[in-house]
Amino acid sequence: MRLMLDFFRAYPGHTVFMLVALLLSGIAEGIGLSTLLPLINVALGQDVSQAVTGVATSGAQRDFEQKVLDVLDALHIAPTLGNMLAILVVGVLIKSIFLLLAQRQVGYTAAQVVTDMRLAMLRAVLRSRWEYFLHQPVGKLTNALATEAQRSSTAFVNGATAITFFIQALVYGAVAFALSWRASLVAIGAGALVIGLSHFLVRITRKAGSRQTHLLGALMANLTDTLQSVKPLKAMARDHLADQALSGDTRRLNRALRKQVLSAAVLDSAHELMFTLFICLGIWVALERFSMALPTVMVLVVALGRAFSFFGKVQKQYQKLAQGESAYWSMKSAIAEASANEETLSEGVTPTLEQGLRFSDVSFGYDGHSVFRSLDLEIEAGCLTTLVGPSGSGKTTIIDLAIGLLRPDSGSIAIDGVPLQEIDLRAWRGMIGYVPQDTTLLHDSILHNITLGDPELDEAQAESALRAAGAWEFVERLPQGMATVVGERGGKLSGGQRQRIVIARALINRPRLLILDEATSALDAESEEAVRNTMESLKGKLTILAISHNRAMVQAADRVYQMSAGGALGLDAEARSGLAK
Ligand SMILES: Nc1ncnc2c1ncn2[C@@H]1O[C@H](COP(=O)(O)OP(=O)(O)OP(=O)(O)O)[C@@H](O)[C@H]1O
Repeated sequence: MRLMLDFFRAYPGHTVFMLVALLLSGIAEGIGLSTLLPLINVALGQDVSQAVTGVATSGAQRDFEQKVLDVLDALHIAPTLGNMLAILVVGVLIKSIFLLLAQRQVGYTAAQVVTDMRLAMLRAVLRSRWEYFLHQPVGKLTNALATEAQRSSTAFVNGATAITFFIQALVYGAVAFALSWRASLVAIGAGALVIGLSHFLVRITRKAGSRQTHLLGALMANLTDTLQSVKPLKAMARDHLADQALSGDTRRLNRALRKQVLSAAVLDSAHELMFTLFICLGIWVALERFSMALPTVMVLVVALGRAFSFFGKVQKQYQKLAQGESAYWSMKSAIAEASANEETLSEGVTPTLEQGLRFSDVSFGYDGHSVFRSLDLEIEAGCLTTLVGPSGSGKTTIIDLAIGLLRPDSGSIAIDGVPLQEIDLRAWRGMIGYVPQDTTLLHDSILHNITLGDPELDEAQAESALRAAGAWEFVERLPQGMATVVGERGGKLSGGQRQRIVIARALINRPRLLILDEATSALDAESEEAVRNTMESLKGKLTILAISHNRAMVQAADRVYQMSAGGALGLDAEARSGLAK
């Protein structure tokens, strides 16, 4: 129930509304129910006032029935069969209206819960530090957004339904108590025994639920990774290896599901059997041992039977809550963890980039493994600077440091002399056009892939960005032009075409710094020439930092830095001039 308290704290208004509606519905039901005993007496043809003084009628029953009659009298309602049936029906009607209101509120809150949790998770992950983000499997995030959020909301509905049933059980219990407190106490004891005996089934379900949460997270993470690399697996006939790994997870998940289903079914059957047993025993004791009046026993059986049934339902709903609860805690802790790793972006000086970006004596390593030490680098404003060097020498790392995604272990990175840690990073990144190595596109139109849905960008701007990226010619030839949908991850376009779309995306915002990370590797000679001409024409208007082994990019560069393997950086003048030729 810790989950319900958490929800109540998060949505106090919704909770008050729901609880008040539930209480009112319970009261309405109680009022309808309280007419049951006089109603049966009338139906059996007994004079109600005589039945009240009947031999086998106990003091409590007499009091109860007399109170009901007094209330009817005060309201000038004759205790006739028709009137009492009408009160019963009106009671149930009012109860149903309040119950409907309460359930509507529960439904709305549940929908709100899923939405809020999904948004909180998305925001927390998107705002987290890059190093943290890199360690998050995409499948885990997808699973949290799709499955865990939904399971959390279902757990909330189960908890709210348990409260509804609990209130109804209390109403029936209270009516039974007013009739015979002894019989009710015995029944409560019996009910508590049944619930206590079957609590181990709730524990089994809770464990199975936690296991499901864990296994689903792992399965989705594996699945996403596998699906992203399915082409080489199929090409090398190794898809069965992925199949084996995934089917292992799926089978473990199946075992957890079976445990959950079995414990739910056992709880159902056990409740029915034990409650029936206790009610039969109760009827026998009431009639044979205590010689109670039949109408009283009948009302007691209805009231206690319903109370039993509702308590059973409370436990069943609680069992379901226990099954989904782990998803809620898992998602909450993931949100808290991501929030604790949030980057501070919008504080500090707004950058200008009039002189350039300078790395001075910068050292950096991942998890204690040094990539480079004492790196000095100057990216002059308005110039094209190209980084070349062997794979793994740290070129992409330099770019990540320049963007502020990573922080140096020592040394300083400054924009126009202002250290990066004193810069408003959001403003800085707003000045950057970035073309990554991996040119995966969104499954949407070319236009959307360039504007990314920014309402301030129009088709004309997209066209000029496409022209600047040397992509207009092929886009124009497509049957639907910029409206062409590029397929899953841009799969309907060639690697070179995708690269040019991504370059256009980077150019459309008129960046002050354009970063190209191996952005021209998949271009043919003609497109490469087009991009080179673009770079030449952009030089002076904006600053360009490129990683490229491409001759054109090296030749067009104002300055080339040669990275050397082994972690150290050397600004090799000879190699630079050699490369530039
Ligand atoms: N997130 C990371 N965690 C740990 N190590 C990393 C991470 N990213 C990169 N590295 C390591 O840092 C080193 C430099 O990587 P980087 O990607 O900067 O090299 P690169 O010169 O851009 O390589 P390439 O030309 O192959 O893209 C490599 O040895 C790499 O294994």
